Amino acid sequence: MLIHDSHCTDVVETVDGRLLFAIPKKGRLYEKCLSILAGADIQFRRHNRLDVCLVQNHPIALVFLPASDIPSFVGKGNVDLGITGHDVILESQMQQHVTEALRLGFGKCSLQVQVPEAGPIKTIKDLAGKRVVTSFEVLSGEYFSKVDEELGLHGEGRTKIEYVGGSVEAACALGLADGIVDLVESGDTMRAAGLHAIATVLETEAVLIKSSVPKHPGLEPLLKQITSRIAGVVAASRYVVCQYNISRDKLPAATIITPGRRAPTISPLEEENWVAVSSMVEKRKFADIMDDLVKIGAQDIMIFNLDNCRV
Ligand SMILES: Nc1ncnc2c1ncn2[C@@H]1O[C@H](COP(=O)(O)OP(=O)(O)OP(=O)(O)O)[C@@H](O)[C@H]1O
Ligand SMILES: O=P(O)(O)OC[C@H]1O[C@H](OP(=O)(O)OP(=O)(O)O)[C@H](O)[C@@H]1O
Repeated sequence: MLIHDSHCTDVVETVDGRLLFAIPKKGRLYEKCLSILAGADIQFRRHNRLDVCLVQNHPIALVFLPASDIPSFVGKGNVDLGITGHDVILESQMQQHVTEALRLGFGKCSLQVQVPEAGPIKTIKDLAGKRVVTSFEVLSGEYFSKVDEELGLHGEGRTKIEYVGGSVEAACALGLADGIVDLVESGDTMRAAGLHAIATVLETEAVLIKSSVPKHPGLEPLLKQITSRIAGVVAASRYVVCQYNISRDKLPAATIITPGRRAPTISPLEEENWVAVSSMVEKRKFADIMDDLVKIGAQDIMIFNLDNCRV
């Protein structure tokens, strides 16, 4: 943690009694975490280069840490709450010590086994026993030890897993590896390196985690409040509100298309036999839902984004 200026001494002294919330200090998850904090109305001003900062409107201190360190800080109870990748938790072997309170719907990617597209290796069986380079040596080690066992590879014949801290995709071209295990989202990095995926080790996304054995039980109500706020922000990004008018006789068909989370809201219109329907629908399905509503005679169909919600 950076101890940098006079503010810092003040900050460290005043974190006592506050809920400590770990946020990735950089990388792929950083910006999204800032949006989550803003959506949950967690207000703070981060002083230049300072990794601990006090929240202005709650007894919370934010701790900006490398994503890979967050599971062990939370698991050991040094901080109460954190955001990191599901992959990072498994790689740091902290799954017994942390509870995944919420999936956050961003940081979605797959940990995949990749080999040169033009090369002779086509399957996991071809790669087994050879050299694999990765930043995920625990997950890759577990994956290939199962493969080795199934194929009866022992001793020197086993797959050799080697750790590198970054630029994993360059390892095959540099002659360091026959295959790699790395994260894939769009696939651009993989394709640019002339690689293709031959197996998926894990699907991952960002998660909100808390310690399985909390050190500060007194902070539990605040922890619940923050979790519920963040759940609201996540739900708001997942759903939209769909509103439309339809004749009453079409309602049974309409409620099958838009059943709502609990039930659709149905309000009578001034025009006889017509109702207005309002229902939350999943954002990724809204266009299909609108098409289906048109087919059964719905009119004035509107979609509204949600800024925030509690569901
Ligand atoms: N391309 C990606 N798309 C979506 N999520 C990703 C992607 N790459 C990484 N992640 C998620 O973000 C986590 C942190 O990865 P990131 O590459 O940002 O690491 P980092 O902490 O910045 O470290 P470094 O910059 O040293 O690699 C990953 O473990 C994974 O959960
Ligand atoms: O499939 P894509 O969309 O190309 O994303 C995959 C890349 O993203 C991550 O790296 P990142 O760019 O975060 O940088 P890093 O290699 O420094 O971790 C990951 O390690 C891959 O290299």
